[in-house]
Amino acid sequence: MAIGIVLLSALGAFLLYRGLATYNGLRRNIAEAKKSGLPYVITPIYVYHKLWLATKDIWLPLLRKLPKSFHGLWLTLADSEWAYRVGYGPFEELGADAFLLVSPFSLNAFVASAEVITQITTRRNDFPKPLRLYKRMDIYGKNLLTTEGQAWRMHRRLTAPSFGEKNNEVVFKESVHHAQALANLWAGETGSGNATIADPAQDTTRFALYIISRAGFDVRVLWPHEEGDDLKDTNAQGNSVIASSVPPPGHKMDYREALSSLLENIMWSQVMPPAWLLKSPVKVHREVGLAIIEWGKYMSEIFESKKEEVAHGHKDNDGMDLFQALIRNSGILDPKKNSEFQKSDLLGNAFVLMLAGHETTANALHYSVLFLAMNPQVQRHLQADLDKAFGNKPIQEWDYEQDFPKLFDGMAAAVMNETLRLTQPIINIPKCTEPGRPMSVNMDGKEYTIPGGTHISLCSAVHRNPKYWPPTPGYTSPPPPGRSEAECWRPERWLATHTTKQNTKADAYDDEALRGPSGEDTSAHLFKPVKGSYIPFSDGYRSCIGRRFAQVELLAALAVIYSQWSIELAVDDWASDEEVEKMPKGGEERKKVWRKARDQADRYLREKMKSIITLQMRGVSVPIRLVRRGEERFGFSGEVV
Ligand code: HEM
Repeated sequence: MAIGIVLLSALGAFLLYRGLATYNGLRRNIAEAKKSGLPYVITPIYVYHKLWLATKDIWLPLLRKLPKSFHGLWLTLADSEWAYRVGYGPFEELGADAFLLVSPFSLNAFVASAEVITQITTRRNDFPKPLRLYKRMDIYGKNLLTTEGQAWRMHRRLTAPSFGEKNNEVVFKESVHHAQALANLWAGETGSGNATIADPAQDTTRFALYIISRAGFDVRVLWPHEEGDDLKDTNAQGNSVIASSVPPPGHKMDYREALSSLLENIMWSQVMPPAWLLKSPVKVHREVGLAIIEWGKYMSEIFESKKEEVAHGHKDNDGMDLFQALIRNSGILDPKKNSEFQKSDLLGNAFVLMLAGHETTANALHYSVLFLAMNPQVQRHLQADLDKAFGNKPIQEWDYEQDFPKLFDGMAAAVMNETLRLTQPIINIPKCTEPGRPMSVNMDGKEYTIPGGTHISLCSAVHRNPKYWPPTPGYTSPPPPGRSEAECWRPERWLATHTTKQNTKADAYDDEALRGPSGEDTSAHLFKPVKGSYIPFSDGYRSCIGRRFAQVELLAALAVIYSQWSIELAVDDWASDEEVEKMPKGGEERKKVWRKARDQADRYLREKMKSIITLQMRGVSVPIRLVRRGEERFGFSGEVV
């Protein structure tokens, strides 16, 4: 009895203490928000807390059932994916392009102002990255993504030179090869296409993994339908490691399996170390534990063989893959140099390049394919543009130096840019202010103060801010009901030659070696967005080092696929092939069936996207069909269906 009373009193005291601490936290944060001059929204929830992120899908539907008088902007913002779902709406409601979300436990700033974004991305020391978010990316060693300040400069100087034109050439060549393999896979066993591909995302992920494996590490992964083929015709060169579905001696998993299992389940490495994962009763834990060890072993073996190549000045693949360039740049092989790097730095960066380089690009290809299937008239425009660029030039003769600039200036780039605008893989690019170091920013001629200890999101809503994304010149059809012009996928906006008058000047880097990829976000011949208003690759110092890599990969893939094929939405859920055949081409009946597939794809793209590291369609898929050009079942000769 006495123990019960003591325990209850202790619990009561604890709850009182927590209650007071929460109340004081809220009061303090509201006072900070008031001082900032920015509009703010009060919420009881710490929206980026791990526990909330893991369980929000349970709570949100319940909270939405609360009486309407409890609803408000706080409830919209409680969904960590709101920036994708409602875009610019909250900024519009608050009448400002930046605001604070205030909870008893945190201060979050959301920014959709190009002007403020540019200040944040160029003031690297004032607005660092919140490193605690990136801890799990350190499994093989510290790296470019998980460091700040001096350590980050060191990693950036190590990795940046690898992303040169030599590597871009490999990316182009490999993307052309693998895009053909992807199209062959989609064309089915008969090679004639018109078979339903249930989950295209799976295949675009493979595609991106194979490119980064080869251009990053000189590992040629075989597609299932390539296994057993004579490899003489492929680009695999003398020293390339060929990875098939049979694990080599000393391995328990094949390379492909190790890599995909590791990347798909990376979040478990945050929860416990590999040794514990291996002993867990949960199968997926054991798999990822093994995958971490296996991929580490593969990387170690590749490291040793690359070391040999670099040491002996091997000519076959001189400096063309990222990993070999990393080893060379590190000076680790030169005993006279006393290199500041260790093997773990190289493996850490190798892993992060793999991680950052595949899912983002795979998503961008997947969504480009879906948007093009939903907009056959744009697909026809793209194909006409590709015909003009390549004429009858055989694909085997396509060349990075000659052909990439044509793609970067044309409709393929417009499709890529517009897809990345609406489905930016990282919907909130995280930055922060250090505790106790408030930072001032200017917006529309006024100064504001972002409090110290604020988590800042460079919000993808900036991509839907009507200030920067005006109606497309010459485009007459209005947006669908309930959507603004900026929310519509219209690649044509990039072909408009008007340039925004505002600040478009490039960043000045205090150390050119930190710049990384050559080239710009978009071609000088296309629409040039206001600086800070287009940030799929982030901007400034910590912008994506693989930007050009990704652009080359995506444009080559789009060109290979669409120069030969069309991709349509599969309508199997609404009509069989025989039924479609009986419907007159271009007739209302066929259009109706297609519109059902289009509406479902549109709904999935709006409602079924979730962000775990990157924004992906989860739990559902949009089936497609590859069909020969001229044999389309829907959207013939560019008609609007
Ligand atoms: C469409 C494709 C891609 C998109 C949209 C994209 C986007 C981004 C974004 C937004 C960031 C900043 C992340 C942050 O600040 O938290 C970033 C950083 C980075 N990306 Fe990419 N990325 C893409 C492809 C690639 C590729 C292909 C590679 C490598 C081969 C790569 C490697 C990296 C690395 C290493 C960083 C960290 C840079 C640093 O902090 O200095 N990315 N990327």
